[in-house]
Amino acid sequence: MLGKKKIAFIGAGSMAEAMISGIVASEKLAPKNIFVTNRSNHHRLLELQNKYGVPAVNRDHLNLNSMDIIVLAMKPKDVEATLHSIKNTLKPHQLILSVLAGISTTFIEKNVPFGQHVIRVMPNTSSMIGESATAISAGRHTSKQNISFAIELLQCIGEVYTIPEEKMDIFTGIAGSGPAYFYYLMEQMEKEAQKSGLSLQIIRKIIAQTVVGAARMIQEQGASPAILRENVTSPNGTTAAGLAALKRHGGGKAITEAIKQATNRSNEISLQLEKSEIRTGVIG
Ligand SMILES: NC(=O)C1=CN([C@@H]2O[C@H](COP(=O)(O)OP(=O)(O)OC[C@H]3O[C@@H](n4cnc5c(N)ncnc54)[C@H](O)[C@@H]3O)[C@@H](O)[C@H]2O)C=CC1
Ligand SMILES: O=C(O)[C@@H]1CCC=N1
Repeated sequence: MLGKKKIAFIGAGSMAEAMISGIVASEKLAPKNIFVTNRSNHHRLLELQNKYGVPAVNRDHLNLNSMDIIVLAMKPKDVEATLHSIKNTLKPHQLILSVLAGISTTFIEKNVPFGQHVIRVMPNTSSMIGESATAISAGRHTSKQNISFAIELLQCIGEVYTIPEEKMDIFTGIAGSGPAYFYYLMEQMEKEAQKSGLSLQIIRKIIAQTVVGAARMIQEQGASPAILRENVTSPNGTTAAGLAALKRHGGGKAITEAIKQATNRSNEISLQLEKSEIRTGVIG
């Protein structure tokens, strides 16, 4: 269904690259139909062009009229200016996909022509290898056909879940930001393991395989993490000692707090933006 659809990424940072990489690797869309632009860093655009074969286009030269899907992939603070700069060129059938944390479909709809098709998307950087956990929530005017296009496109970068928009903040807290928590944990594991004298090269492989194996046990066995944890924990054994230390040092609480804070931040971003809109009179 994606066939000859044309997509433009506005914003050429790490999230745009991860999505472009996953989409190109899926071969569902020809790289020549995936356009990427940013505010000013042409060197970065050329880097993406060389790596993925996607046309890198200066903002002023990007013909948005010919696009079917426009992906907003800039930082949330830049969204208002971006929407202001494109709203007069948008065509009614064009679908806007926003991957911006904390930016509601209502906010976008209020800053583009009435009736525009909008979908809020929360991917993660594992899009790079087609392993994202991605959520979508459609705006008020989005057609079923455009929702299907979006799902098909996003399936190129991993699993897609349709959720109510009010759950986007918690989704961002666990899945959008989630990879960073695991990387942080893996960083700590690497540091400690290196003290043993094992090479970083082998340690990195061991830890990654351990994480992949644990995640796949949940995916493939359908068991709960609590049961799987119990299966690892022999009475009075090594895991019991490790888990006791984790509890003593607030491991569980630290993870809960990380998710809470990321979720709150997502909510805070939208509140901040809407407040500034109230001040400037965009939202009445
Ligand atoms: N990095 C991540 O893991 C994830 C990021 N996101 C969202 O993706 C968005 C981008 O994040 P990153 O890629 O990490 O940021 P980044 O800072 O790496 O990239 C932002 C890009 O937007 C461009 N930009 C800013 N204003 C622009 C404008 N007016 N016109 C064109 N381009 C403009 C910048 O030049 C830069 O290329 C954010 O809104 C974030 O909330 C969502 C899910 C995960
Ligand atoms: O840190 C952020 O704000 C973005 C959104 C989710 C992951 N990265």
